[in-house]
Amino acid sequence: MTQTARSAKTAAGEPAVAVEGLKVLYGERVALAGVSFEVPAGTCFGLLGPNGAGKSTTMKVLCGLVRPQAGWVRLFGREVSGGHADAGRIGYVPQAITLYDKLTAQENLALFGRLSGLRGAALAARMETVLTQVGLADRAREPVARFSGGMKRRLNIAAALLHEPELVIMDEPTVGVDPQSRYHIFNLVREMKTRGVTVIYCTHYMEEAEALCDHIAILDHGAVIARGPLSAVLREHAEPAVYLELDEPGYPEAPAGVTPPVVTGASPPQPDGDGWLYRLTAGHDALAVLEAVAGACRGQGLRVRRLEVVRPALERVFLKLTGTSLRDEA
Ligand SMILES: Nc1ncnc2c1ncn2[C@@H]1O[C@H](COP(=O)(O)OP(=O)(O)OP(=O)(O)O)[C@@H](O)[C@H]1O
Repeated sequence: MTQTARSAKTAAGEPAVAVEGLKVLYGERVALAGVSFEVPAGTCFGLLGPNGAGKSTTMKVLCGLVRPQAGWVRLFGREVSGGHADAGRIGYVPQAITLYDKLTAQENLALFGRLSGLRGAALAARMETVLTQVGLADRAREPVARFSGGMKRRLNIAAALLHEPELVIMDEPTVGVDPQSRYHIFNLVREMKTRGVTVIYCTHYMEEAEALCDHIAILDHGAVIARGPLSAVLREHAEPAVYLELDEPGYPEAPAGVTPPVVTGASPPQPDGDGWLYRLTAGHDALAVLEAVAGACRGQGLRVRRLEVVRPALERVFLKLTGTSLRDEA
């Protein structure tokens, strides 16, 4: 059955994943304290949070490996519980590389493929497809022991894609990889989306979530503290500011002599990169501040190289919401 045909089984408008009020305790420890979110079909969903926030536990519940004490999970419109039959529609890319070093890439895939019930020509065809998808077709006969970290990661992903899952759950898939492999993994996620595959992408790298994810949920201490379309979360939690870069002789190497103007509606400009950032004071509009900065620069005869309204990156929002204290003890 093709991917498109299988995805079509999820009713129009029905999210690929719906999670409501999930509670998981490990003994006395509360891992999930009532987690709810939805993942629209064919999108990439970022599951974000500091160490110990509950991301892995959430993924394990989705894969049927942990049974929640309360709450429910609906996959492709059907409610499921621990050890559920729909696990075959899920591809799980674990954080730890789970490959046999002494076996070749092909032998590893054959092993995982058989575990998913694939055999003979169908298995061979799928192996060829996934090896091509992850850019390892020409290394298929080499033992994994000879592979770089990035190649192992990509093969780990290939193993999860063999049975054509409709939902792919990726746990930190780019840890320890070079920029080329990361680029390849990003393209693979984007390509999966175009085929209607839903991706849950768990990462500590906020720039990855910004580059790939349509929707996100930020977990902390087992609870969802922000969720929704990425753009909406940024709009809600990342206040705009105005960024100014000047084009003066000697700048930015010797910026001491150059003073950016102070304007109404923003706190005094703070150095930021090669320029300055104006944070808005309550009730002021970014565009009005931008115009005030432009006017003041003109009035002072300062040449402007860059002047724009900017929004803080997701990283700043994440730290604002989850705090900056270390989570090593979790
Ligand atoms: N098997 C277990 N037994 C007891 N406590 C556990 C177990 N697994 C997880 N925990 C605890 O449950 C909480 C949530 O853990 P979880 O692994 O889901 O978080 P996480 O967000 O995936 O963290 P990380 O980013 O470090 O992987 C943590 O406090 C963790 O210590």
